[in-house]
Amino acid sequence: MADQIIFAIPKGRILEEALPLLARVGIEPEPAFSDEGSRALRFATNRPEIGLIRVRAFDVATFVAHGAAQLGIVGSDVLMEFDYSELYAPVDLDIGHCRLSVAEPAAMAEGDDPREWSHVRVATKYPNLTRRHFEARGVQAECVKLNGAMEIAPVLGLSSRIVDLVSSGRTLKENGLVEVETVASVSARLIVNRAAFKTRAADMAPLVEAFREAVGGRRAA
Ligand SMILES: Nc1ncnc2c1ncn2[C@@H]1O[C@H](COP(=O)(O)OP(=O)(O)OP(=O)(O)O)[C@@H](O)[C@H]1O
Ligand SMILES: O=P(O)(O)OC[C@H]1O[C@H](OP(=O)(O)OP(=O)(O)O)[C@H](O)[C@@H]1O
Repeated sequence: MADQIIFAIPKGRILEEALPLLARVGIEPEPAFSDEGSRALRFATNRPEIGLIRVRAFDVATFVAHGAAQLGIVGSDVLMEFDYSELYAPVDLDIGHCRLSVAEPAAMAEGDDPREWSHVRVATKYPNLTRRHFEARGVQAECVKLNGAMEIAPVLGLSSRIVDLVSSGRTLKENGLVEVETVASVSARLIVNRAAFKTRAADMAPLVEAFREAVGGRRAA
């Protein structure tokens, strides 16, 4: 369908939790969507007017901000990093819970007081968010951008600290790191392209409302 609503879903961790939520809203993807072996990127659903695309978590925001997709599901970490004005994030979906934290080697943390920092060198996937966080408390942050495996950076001397997502804390622990400061709490949000929300209100508003009802009326903070 030429004027199908395109809904962007992230491939990684959020996907598993997003599927039951989509079902509660009445969107059933074609079987290939959940098949990790499938190389397709665009999928049909039980609703001919809605198509799904499966893209990388950070790219969900880019597709929706540019209007290439009209709706998406994305972590609030990604929204905070990019701060796209074209995106409206009306519903906190109550999935993908974790936090963005500053961590450092356990031995370093023993004698360290974050209140005394004036300059830090940090490996992170979130350089904008990290700089803003430190700037707000008068600390200059020099960021080394990585796309994953941040936890290995300190032991190899790439940076003394990292800013990364933590949920169980297992990844930090297994790499000899400890959390020293929380930057933000994270959960996944429904995002909508603002222009599409205006021009296609009759299609989009009921969908947003259906998600809000499916998560028990939670509005994004
Ligand atoms: N440990 C976690 N617990 C809960 N949610 C998480 C966790 N890690 C990441 N998330 C959420 O899931 C989103 C995608 O994370 P994931 O780790 O799947 O991405 P990724 O593998 O780095 O993505 P990509 O391969 O696309 O770069 C994050 O933006 C965040 O909102
Ligand atoms: O506190 P934990 O429960 O150990 O979770 C934290 C890990 O989860 C995320 O990575 P993920 O496993 O999604 O893989 P990635 O390295 O590909 O981002 C994050 O980047 C941490 O490495």
